[in-house]
Amino acid sequence: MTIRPRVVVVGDTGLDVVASHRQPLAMGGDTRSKVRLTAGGAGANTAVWLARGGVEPLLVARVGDDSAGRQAAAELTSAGVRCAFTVDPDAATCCVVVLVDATGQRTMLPDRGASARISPDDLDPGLLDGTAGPKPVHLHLSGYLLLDRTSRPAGVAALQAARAAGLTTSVDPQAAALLRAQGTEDFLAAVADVDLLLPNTDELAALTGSAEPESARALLDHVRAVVVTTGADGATWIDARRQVSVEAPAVECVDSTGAGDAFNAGLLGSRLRGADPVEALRAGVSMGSSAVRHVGAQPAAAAHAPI
Ligand SMILES: Nc1ncnc2c1ncn2[C@@H]1O[C@H](COP(=O)(O)OP(=O)(O)OP(=O)(O)O)[C@@H](O)[C@H]1O
Ligand SMILES: O=C(O)C(=O)C[C@H](O)[C@H](O)CO
Repeated sequence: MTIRPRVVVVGDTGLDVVASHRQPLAMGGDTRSKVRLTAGGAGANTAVWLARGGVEPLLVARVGDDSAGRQAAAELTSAGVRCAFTVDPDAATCCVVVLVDATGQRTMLPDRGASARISPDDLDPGLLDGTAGPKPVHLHLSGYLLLDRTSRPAGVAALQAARAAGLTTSVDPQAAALLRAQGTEDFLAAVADVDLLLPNTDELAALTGSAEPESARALLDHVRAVVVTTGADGATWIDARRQVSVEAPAVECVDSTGAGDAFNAGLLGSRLRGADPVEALRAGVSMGSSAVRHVGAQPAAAAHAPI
């Protein structure tokens, strides 16, 4: 029988308005686009791909009392994600406008809304230590949580509770611009003792001063292992004993939104089932490259073969 590891994800959930345009943007004028409304949010994306990858995910998040929050929850539930949501009457559900160019690269205009107001009280510690439901083995944080001052206390409290309950942990820093704007000190203090840090090259450069995967070695004073995603090139795992890389398959990149979230889910699911780093990287690039072949962060998961 396949083991389905239980993972708690704390992070953003909401809707993405994805506008794919073949021509450069005509600022001040019109640019014809294909526009799709899809479920999104980095935490929710990871949870959906985890469910596709044979994991039982529980997503802890905050939404507004609005149709976007209800739609996000309905889509997550039908994708196999359990939701532990706090409904905030004073904020709108996270909504992100995503502009996707002819090469599939995306620019995001995020309004985190209720997601930025998540508080330590939104996470019942019983969900981590097994007193309020089945005990999970792992906690994953989507890093906006640690980078935005309003949501950082929730992220820090979740990591502390996970450590106390004996869970392994992972963090995706998620936003290089925020890291550069506020410096790395608070972020690195928050991730002390995290098992896996999952930056892309831009986030790595913001943390170490270099986008070269080798530079992640400097982070091993803070975390046990670093996995650097390198877009179309694949990903590299670095810990005290090894540095191994796996190439991504060549695919047509239609929309890169959520590729990192899908990668994280593939890597974590595989690792939590006992895979070694190379096998886990392969599972990560498999999901990451599936994600870029479709418009939207979550719809692509349904097209990926389930585990
Ligand atoms: N053009 C591509 N072709 C194939 N695979 C890709 C491509 N872009 C991304 N991927 C896959 O997705 C993974 C994550 O991509 P990337 O390094 O761009 O993460 P990211 O910047 O966090 O993504 P995003 O922020 O868009 O979610 C890569 O390791 C790779 O497996
Ligand atoms: O592309 C990314 O970096 C993402 O993590 C995806 C977005 O955060 C998410 O879908 C926006 O709501």
